[in-house]
Amino acid sequence: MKKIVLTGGGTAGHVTPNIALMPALKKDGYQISYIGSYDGIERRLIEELNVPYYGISSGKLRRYFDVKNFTDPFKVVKGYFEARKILKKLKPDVIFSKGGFVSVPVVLAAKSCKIPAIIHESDMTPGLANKLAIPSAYKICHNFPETADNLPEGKAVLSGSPIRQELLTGNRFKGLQLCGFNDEKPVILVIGGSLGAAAINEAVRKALPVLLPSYQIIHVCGKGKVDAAIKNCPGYIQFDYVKDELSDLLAAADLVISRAGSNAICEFLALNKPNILIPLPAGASRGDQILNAASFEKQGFSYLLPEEMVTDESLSKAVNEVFENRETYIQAMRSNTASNAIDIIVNLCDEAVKSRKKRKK
Ligand SMILES: CC(=O)N[C@H]1[C@@H](OP(=O)(O)OP(=O)(O)OC[C@H]2O[C@@H](n3ccc(=O)[nH]c3=O)[C@H](O)[C@@H]2O)O[C@H](CO)[C@@H](O)[C@@H]1O
Repeated sequence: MKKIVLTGGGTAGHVTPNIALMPALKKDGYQISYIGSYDGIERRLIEELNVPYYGISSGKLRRYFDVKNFTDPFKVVKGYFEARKILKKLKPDVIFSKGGFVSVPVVLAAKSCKIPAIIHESDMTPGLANKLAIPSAYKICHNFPETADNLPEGKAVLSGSPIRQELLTGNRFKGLQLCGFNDEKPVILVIGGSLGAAAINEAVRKALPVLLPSYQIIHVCGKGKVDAAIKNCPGYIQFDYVKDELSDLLAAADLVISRAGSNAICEFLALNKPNILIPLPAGASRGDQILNAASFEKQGFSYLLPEEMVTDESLSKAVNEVFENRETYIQAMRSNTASNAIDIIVNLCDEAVKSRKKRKK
């Protein structure tokens, strides 16, 4: 039996690609375990899949000043020793890391235990966590072709991003039924990234009087961000975070309004969903979503609306424009030949396992 440890967390975007790999890894004979933080979103998402979960101490490494900068490095060092202990006990043949801060000590510990670690970068440029992990990685998978310029030669593998296969088989009717919607008006799905997005939530709610006469709206607004005051508004439904229902909600959607997290946008592309992207601004991040969204706009897959330009008016104008031109967006997305990320990554894991066995002989 081959053994693999998956790691990654902090936001769902560092977990869902790992979940997408699980069925294929199991089919290929891997026994799967997961290392994440004690209390991050990954714990909830993985434990309910009945995959053995090991929590380690995790801290965020920042490039800007924060009082936590004095305590977090100790948490990361603690996480490293905990990860080493877990790896020595589990003895995996290979590690796959989807990134996020919790993954750094795991990849470093894997290197010290001589276990090959494959890491994945889904954004255009590597984040700080992956930058720290790159020197210890066996291979680095990436989603955007442009990312290769920032990766060491010989280690980069263009894989695309693994997408949960169940998202591709949603049922429009079930999605409409779940929302209490009908088939008469087109449906907009608003999804603000795995943590929600306050600016998008506010603009959408303000635009409701203009949008609701023509559209029905599903609003996935993030944990704790449901607005109780507009709970009973016909044609408008809110969810905080959606799990299995997402496939049916996506199937019901004619148009999506979203942040530009790389996994979410690859899912829209795979499903050929016309979309409006409002990337997380550079002040609140390293600006990776702006690059992701610009690339998708350039390829004709998305309509880009910068957050500083979002108002109820600009949003409803964008919705009408994208809806009118939806066929043009759909055609552009259809002509994109996506790589099969799941097969590429599982094969890479096998290659790592074999090369490790050869080295041991
Ligand atoms: C604030 C932040 O740090 N954002 C980053 C984070 O975004 P974030 O975690 O939002 O990542 P993505 O948009 O890439 O992925 C979100 C994932 O969660 C799923 N989902 C979301 C909401 C929901 O209710 N249910 C659900 O299943 C989506 O289908 C998708 O698979 O990781 C991405 C990938 O590295 C980066 O591009 C983003 O910049």
